Amino acid sequence: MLRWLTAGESHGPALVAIVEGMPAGVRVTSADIAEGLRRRRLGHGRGARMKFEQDKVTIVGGIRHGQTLGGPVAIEVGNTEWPKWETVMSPDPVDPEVLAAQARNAPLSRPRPGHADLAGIQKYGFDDARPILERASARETAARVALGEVAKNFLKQALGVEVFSHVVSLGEVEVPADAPLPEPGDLAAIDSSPARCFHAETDAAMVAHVDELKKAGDTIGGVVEVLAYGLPPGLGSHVHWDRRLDARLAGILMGIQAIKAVAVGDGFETAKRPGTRAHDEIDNTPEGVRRRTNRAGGIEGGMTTGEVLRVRAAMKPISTVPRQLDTIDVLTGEPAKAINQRSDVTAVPAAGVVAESMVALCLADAVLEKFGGDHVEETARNARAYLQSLVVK
Ligand SMILES: Cc1cc2nc3c(=O)[nH]c(=O)nc-3n(C[C@H](O)[C@H](O)[C@H](O)COP(=O)(O)O)c2cc1C
Ligand SMILES: C=C(O[C@@H]1CC(C(=O)O)=C[C@@H](OP(=O)(O)O)[C@H]1O)C(=O)O
Repeated sequence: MLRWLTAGESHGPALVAIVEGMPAGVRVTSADIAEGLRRRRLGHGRGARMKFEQDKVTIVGGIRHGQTLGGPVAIEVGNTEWPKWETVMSPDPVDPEVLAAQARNAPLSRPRPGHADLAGIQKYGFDDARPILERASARETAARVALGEVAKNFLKQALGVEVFSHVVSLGEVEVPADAPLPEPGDLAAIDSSPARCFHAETDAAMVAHVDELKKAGDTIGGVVEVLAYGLPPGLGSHVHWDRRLDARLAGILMGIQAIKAVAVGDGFETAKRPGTRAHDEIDNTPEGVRRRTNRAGGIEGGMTTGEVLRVRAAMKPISTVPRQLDTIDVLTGEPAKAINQRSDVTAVPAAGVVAESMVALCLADAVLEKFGGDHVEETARNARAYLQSLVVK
């Protein structure tokens, strides 16, 4: 079983992430993690902070000479913006006069509709959104992506599984339904497309749409799709609700900031179709048992089918809308305009990279549950033996 946690605030000194339960022998370096973090910064429409802040990776524990040791893996991602925020975010007491002077300059008492500000102020008993937004902020996803890189390396080295994502819609601009599905070899092309959309024409339309909204002082959401190639049949289980892999994937994807819906395979589209056009008919081929289509997205009965895993996550528009939305000032109760600070116009391409990491962690957990292994080679051996012993191949 994998357990993992993150800590740290958006403008604190660093984010920290720990994953426990990763087998020994997984090859992973700081450079691999830095590459994942670089990819999380990709995408047209992100705000100013992405340009000047760096992610500073330090492996703190669990890895020696480029290989996991079997103990908890701990990673620090430093916020290079920290010196500017040291007074605002210092963990130690700060001179009250300095704090009062700062609060006069920037009171965060006008909660943004759609962000965690108001519900957090109410729940935690503050009159300022700062202590809420610091942890609600998706800066935290840098820590998750760091862990996701470890999980991806494990999946690849144990089973040859490849997990990646692409953007399938941005606002109302959508990839055509019959567009070909990208394969692992297409990842470089996806990452070099400004909207991380595999379909070039749609990518260009997405970029134009973001520019249009930016000009209008607005923001936008969209949908990402995560694909996993090379999974064996039988991860997850039908026997109990919390062992179903689809349920676990939905939960982990919904845990990403601003994700408001998840679909497995054709998802909501499937609900509109008759059964004759909704399911994937089965053939016995010279290469083994195959489904003719993959509308189910690689999961039936809460278990992987051995087809490509395909899950989608829908992200709402960024809630820090430059054309400020109506709110109240929590200090006075009077109508006000919501806090407006630098922000992303859209972060859908980045959310795809975060979603990859979440899916990788979920799949790594399911692989370890099925095959175990204290060393990655043991996991690989057990998986090979299982595949060889399948009654129906
Ligand atoms: C990669 C990424 C970047 C984000 N960037 C911003 C941003 O710049 N401004 C903003 O208001 N929200 C941003 N968000 C969304 C907020 O973090 C999110 O809406 C907020 O935490 C409230 O959570 P909820 O939307 O799930 O209710 C981002 C989300 C992700 C995944
Ligand atoms: C810093 C990151 O994303 C941040 C997520 C975020 C939010 O409200 O979620 C708000 C913005 O932060 P700031 O207000 O400081 O510019 C984003 O830049 C990041 O992804 O590394």
